[in-house]
Amino acid sequence: MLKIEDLHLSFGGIKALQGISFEAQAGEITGVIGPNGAGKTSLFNAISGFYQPDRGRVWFDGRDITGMAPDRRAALGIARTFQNIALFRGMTVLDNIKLGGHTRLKTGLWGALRYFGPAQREELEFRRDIEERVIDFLEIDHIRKVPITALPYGLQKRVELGRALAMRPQVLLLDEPVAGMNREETADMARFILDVQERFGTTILLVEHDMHMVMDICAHIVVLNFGQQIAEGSPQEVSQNPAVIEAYLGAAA
Ligand SMILES: Nc1ncnc2c1ncn2[C@@H]1O[C@H](COP(=O)(O)OP(=O)(O)OP(=O)(O)O)[C@@H](O)[C@H]1O
Repeated sequence: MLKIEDLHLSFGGIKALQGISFEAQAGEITGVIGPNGAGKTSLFNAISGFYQPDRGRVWFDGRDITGMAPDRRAALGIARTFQNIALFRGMTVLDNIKLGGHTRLKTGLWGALRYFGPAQREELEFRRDIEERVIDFLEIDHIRKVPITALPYGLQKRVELGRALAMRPQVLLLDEPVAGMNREETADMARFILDVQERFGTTILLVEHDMHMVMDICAHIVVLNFGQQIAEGSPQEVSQNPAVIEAYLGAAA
């Protein structure tokens, strides 16, 4: 579904990615882990098109998307969330989620807002879809009219997931979805991520520092350290890999 082939990316003298290659299988949750500065966010940025790699390719559904602009990748079905929440803070939950979905409407945002003919029909279907597939699914009906600023952090992260889901993604890139969350919020988010995978069959790529969560919900894990891919395999294989243990112990020392 999503294939990363020999990706290299550097910033001046810093080699952020040095030959990363792996495949995220369709309908599976693939975890990307590694100590701080390992290159995880750089990898996400190269996949979503915010950074252009120096070398290597990104394939989506058999198609080379390496040179494609971020908005075209989003329209193809690659959605993401950000490490630091990137919502419109003064706007309501519902408006933020609808903005996410408009990237996929044929008539576009302005056409849809004009309420004419096909645009009107599409807008009605769109609203129904958002209600059922995002608002009900994520259990956020009670906060739909609330501005983002008035929400606790855990719910803001859930709304960000909702905005990505509104795009009907085939591939969902989640950058630290439970960072800064308490235990209960983390458990809720893990459940929603699993539900997304089960109900919609979405292919999910997850960057996360919470090792319990990664081990719990990922089928496959890729480990980065200083821009290099040091291991890949099942949660059990990766957690027993000496290079991985050393990278984490080294980082903690
Ligand atoms: N825009 C940039 N300009 C310069 N250097 C960058 C840029 N983005 C990342 N880097 C550098 O690339 C390396 C990898 O950073 P990256 O943010 O991808 O790591 P990470 O694994 O996501 O880290 P963390 O877990 O702390 O978020 C780091 O040395 C970082 O300082």
